[in-house]
Formats: sequence, C-alpha cells, structure tokens
Amino acid sequence: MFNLKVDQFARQHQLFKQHATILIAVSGGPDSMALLHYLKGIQHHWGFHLVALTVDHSLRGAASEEDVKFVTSVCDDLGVACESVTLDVPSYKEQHQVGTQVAARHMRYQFFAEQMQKHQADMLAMGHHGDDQVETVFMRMARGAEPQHMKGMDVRRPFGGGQIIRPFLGVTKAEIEEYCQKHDIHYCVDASNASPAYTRNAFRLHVLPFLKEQNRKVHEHIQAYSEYVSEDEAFLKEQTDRFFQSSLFHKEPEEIRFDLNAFLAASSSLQRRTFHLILNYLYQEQPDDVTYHHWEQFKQIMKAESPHLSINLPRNLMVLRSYEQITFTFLREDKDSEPFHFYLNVPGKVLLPDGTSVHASWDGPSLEQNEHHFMCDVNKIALPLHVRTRRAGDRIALRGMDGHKKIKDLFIDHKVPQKERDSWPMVTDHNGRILWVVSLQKARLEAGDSIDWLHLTVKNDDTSRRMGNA
Ligand SMILES: Nc1ncnc2c1ncn2[C@@H]1O[C@H](COP(=O)(O)OP(=O)(O)OP(=O)(O)O)[C@@H](O)[C@H]1O
Repeated sequence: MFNLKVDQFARQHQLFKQHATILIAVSGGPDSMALLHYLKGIQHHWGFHLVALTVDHSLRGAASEEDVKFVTSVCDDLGVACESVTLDVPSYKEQHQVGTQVAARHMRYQFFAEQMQKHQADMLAMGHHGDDQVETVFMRMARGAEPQHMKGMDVRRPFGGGQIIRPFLGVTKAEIEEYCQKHDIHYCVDASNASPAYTRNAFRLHVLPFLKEQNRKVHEHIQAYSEYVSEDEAFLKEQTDRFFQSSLFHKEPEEIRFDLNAFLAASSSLQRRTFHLILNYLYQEQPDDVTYHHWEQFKQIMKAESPHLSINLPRNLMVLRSYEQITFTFLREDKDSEPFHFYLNVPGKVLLPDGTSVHASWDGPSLEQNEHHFMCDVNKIALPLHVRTRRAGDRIALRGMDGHKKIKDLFIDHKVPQKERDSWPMVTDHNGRILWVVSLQKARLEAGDSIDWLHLTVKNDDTSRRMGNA
C-alpha cells in the first residue's frame, strides 16, 4: 500500500526518470531512512545511481556523530555509496550572527549543492512528508498574509543544476512509521524533534493532531491546496510582471513614478502584487519588514480625497501622492531640503520627508502647552490645514505685539541653519494664514469662545533635529 501510494504520487508529479543519479539526504531519522529503503527498492527497475548524503551539524555532541556512523553502516549494508560531512554550525552561527536552525540549514544545503556538482546528479531526494507539509503551510499562514508565501514545500524545484524532489509528500508520518516497522527499518531518534521550543514542533504537537482529528486526509487536501496556490501564483506573477514592465511605470534606480488612475484601473489583486514588485525592485530583494499593514496604508493614500499625502515604508522608502502622481522614493540627505506641501485633515497626520509627523486632532493634550504642541479655536481659521515649507514673503502674526514678523527674521532669531530653512514645516489654514512655524513660533489668533479646539502635535520616534534643537 505504502509503495503503491508513493509510486502513484511520483508518477503524478513525474519525479523519476530512467538512469537518474539521485542523491538521498539521510539524517538517520525514520523519514529519510524509509526514503533510502524505498529508493533502494525501486533502484533496479529505474536503473538509478544512488548516493546517500549525511550531515553532522556538530550540535548534539556524540549523538550526531553516532547518527552519521549509523547511516554510513546502513548504506554499506545496502550497497549504497554514502558521503558524510561534519559541519561546524556553532562557529558559522557565531560568525554570521544567525540562529541555529538558519545556520544549520544554510550549511547543509551548501554541502548538498556541492555534492550535486560533484556527482553531476539529477536529483536530491528529501524525506519531507505530508504532515511536514501541513505544518509548513499553517506556520506560513500564521506568519504572513501574502498567498504566494503560503504554499507549502515544492514537490520538485530546481537545485544545484538538478532538482530537489520530495516523493513522500503524499504520505503521513504514521504511514512511514508503519512502513519502517513492516520492513524492519531501524532509525535514530532526535530528541530535539519533541521540544515545543521550536515553532515547527509546536505546530506538530498542537495544531496537527487537531486537524487530523477533523479530517484524517488533511495532508492530501493541504498538498493539493499547495499545488493549486503554486499554479495560481505562477499565472498571477506572469500578469504582474507584464503590468510592471508596461510604460505606465517610470523606473529609476531609486525611484518609481506612475499615474494613479491608470494604476487603479487594474484589478486590486494586480495592484497589490505590483506594490510588492515595486518594493522588490527598489529594495533589490524581497523585503521581510514589509507587512500587509503597509499595503493597507498605501491603499488609503490612493483612495483619500486629499491629493497630497505620504507614507513611510521601512528603510527610508517613502510613498508620495501628489494629485494623480504616485512616487516611491528613498529619502536622502539632500532630499531633506526640498520644499513640500501637504494637506492636513482633522483628524489626520502628515509624514514629513525627515521622518517627523504633524498630527491634527479635536481632543489633544490641552495641558501640554509646549513647543511641540499647538492649539487654536477652530472657528477662527479656515479648514483644511496645509503643511508646507516657506515661500517668499511669508509672515506670521505674533503674540504680544502688533503686526507680523517675517519668517526669514524668525529663522535668524532662532539661529536655524540656512540649509534647514527650506525644509522647515509650517502649518497654515486654507486662507494661507500661517498658524504655526512648527516648534518655533505660534501665531497670535483672536480669542474666541469656542468649545471646538484644534490640536496639532509634532512627533518623531527617532531623534529629530527639529524637535531636538527647537
Ligand atoms: N543531518 C542531515 N543529513 C542529511 N539530510 C538531512 C539532515 N537533516 C535533515 N535532512 C534532510 O531533510 C529532511 C527533513 O529534515 P527534518 O529535520 O524535517 O527531519 P529529521 O528530523 O532530520 O528526520 P527524518 O530523517 O525522519 O526526516 C530529512 O528527511 C532529510 O532528507
């Protein structure tokens, strides 16, 4: 039954070919020992050339050395060549400042790739099974939101000039154990597999039993789901690539611009995928610090009524909307001194190019009367507000003295360096009256008896020159 199932799965996915050289990754655990025996069993029929690969990660002291010896001796008995290696994972981990699992995986796959070259191998067979696949998919679902990251492990994928294949994805752990028992296959037990300290083990111990209780064929369903997601994603990726290559997108190494209406004419699925493609392009890698919250923020600025909005993405990437133009661009030092002009809704906020933000609300901290906070009677001003840099001839009405003061003189009084003056934010009302030169000067406004108070606050999570010096 076991053989039949695996044969059928392999046929369905065209995993094997006549006279292939197949490397088998054997840890000594039940899955890979079963895989070794299974492939040995069909070797003659297919004319395979088999070589086992086994790795001691130097992580479990004498136990992992014993595992390697055990695998080597079983291979000897079966007449299968075996390549073993001892990898210094602890040193690699220290040197590259990565976790144990990441270091072990990286070094193991590097060794596998070298062996693929050395043996001019067609395939590397791995012992992952259907239960591993269920754990993988649920772990990925818990971790992120993008469908393309939620598929499970590939049944086959390119690797080291050949392919990685996983013939056991159609069977369960229990079926493998039964197979081992029936054929008297011995194996090593790795105690760390039972520790719930590892995320995967926690899913294995808590999530898997529940799912199996609901449906004992869950592994088949998840395997099919994973393959369907792969197919759908391949199709959508092709569409997205084509859209992204179109003349709509003006691409420079550190900047992408496009017309908002043309972008909105595409389906939302295409829009979301293109958003990620833009980020891959600009970051030059798949970013792992961008989440679906960023996409939601981007959607908001696309749909907002205000034509001037911006959002900050990780690593100094900024998205600016100015009327119908969207620009993704990195903030650079010299960009700090460029002029800007944003609308500020109440409640609402604008993110400024230097990373500070101006927040507007109806119920601010009225007691907090400091230079980072501004409060005024809303009946005395015209909404919406604007946040912008200075313009020639700008003046502000001052408290305690008649008349107005030139913004230029204000900067001189406060010893604001020349290079910061063109990027200093000020808040005006819709009639152009300057209300607040942020953190420097508040306007004198007529007293009112309103109960509608508008609060403005400037904030920065990082240390800002503007908040620090003012
Ligand atoms: N030390 C190792 N040496 C060779 N191959 C390994 C090693 N560790 C893992 N592999 C390969 O990766 C697959 C999945 O590894 P995983 O850690 O999930 O399983 P395992 O605990 O090593 O036990 P098993 O051999 O039963 O799969 C194994 O089936 C095997 O093909």
